[in-house]
Amino acid sequence: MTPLDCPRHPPADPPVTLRLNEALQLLAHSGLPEPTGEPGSVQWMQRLIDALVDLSSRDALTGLANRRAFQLALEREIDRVARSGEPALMLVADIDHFKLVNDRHGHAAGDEVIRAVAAVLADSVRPMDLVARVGGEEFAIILPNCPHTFGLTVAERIRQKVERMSVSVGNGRALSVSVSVGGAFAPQWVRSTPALWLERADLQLYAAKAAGRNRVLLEPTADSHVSHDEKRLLFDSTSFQDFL
Ligand SMILES: Nc1nc2c(ncn2[C@@H]2O[C@H](COP(=O)(O)OP(=O)(O)OP(=O)(O)O)[C@@H](O)[C@H]2O)c(=O)[nH]1
Repeated sequence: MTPLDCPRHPPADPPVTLRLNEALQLLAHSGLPEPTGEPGSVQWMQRLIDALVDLSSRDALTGLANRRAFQLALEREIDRVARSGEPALMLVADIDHFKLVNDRHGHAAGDEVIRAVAAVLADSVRPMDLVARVGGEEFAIILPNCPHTFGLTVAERIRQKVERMSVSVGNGRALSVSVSVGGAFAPQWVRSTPALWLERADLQLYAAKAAGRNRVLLEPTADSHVSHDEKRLLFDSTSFQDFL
């Protein structure tokens, strides 16, 4: 074995030149200011990283959290609920017959409608709640520490606000749309998975669509329904020992 092969002395990496121009161009293109401070300093680099992290967490059309940020928040919230036992609600909202908006008024008008619905959602919840755009015309909201009695109130408030809203889409045209909303509370004290929680909320959304749209359906909480998979997670999980 030559000294060069020795794992204690791996070959030195070639010197790296930081390619920051692309990162700065990305910020400028997204309408974000350059980081403040001395370019190249540690503080400046940290601000640049913070801005890029923020950018990669946001949906470009609406400025809401994107699917990636939503998924991260969902995992954190599932964990928090299982430890604290606080009720947390997930709502999923989908614009009704949105394809018709695009088909009749064009894609740009559709984008305006998506932006307007996003603004209503963001405006209808508490600062601690996370509103995300998770698909084309589909949104999800995580409401931590949300009492069961408050769930229907907030979901219904969203539905009504969207119904009353008028979106101006140029050339003097104004559109009205509606949303269907489904929701489910995270099973308290039970280790669930993001996929199972989302699936429950989605089931309610599909039911709201099937029942005629422009309505809210929340999974009933009285029977504190726990699925077979969640029971398995509860009793199979080694981390269950953490709670004992
Ligand atoms: N303008 C615009 N349209 C989008 C965007 N993303 C997805 N869409 C469109 O959204 C439409 C979604 O249509 P569907 O999934 O058929 O649902 P829908 O017409 O809303 O009907 P229901 O959900 O059953 O009430 C499709 O036509 C997509 O092309 C976007 O970012 N902007």
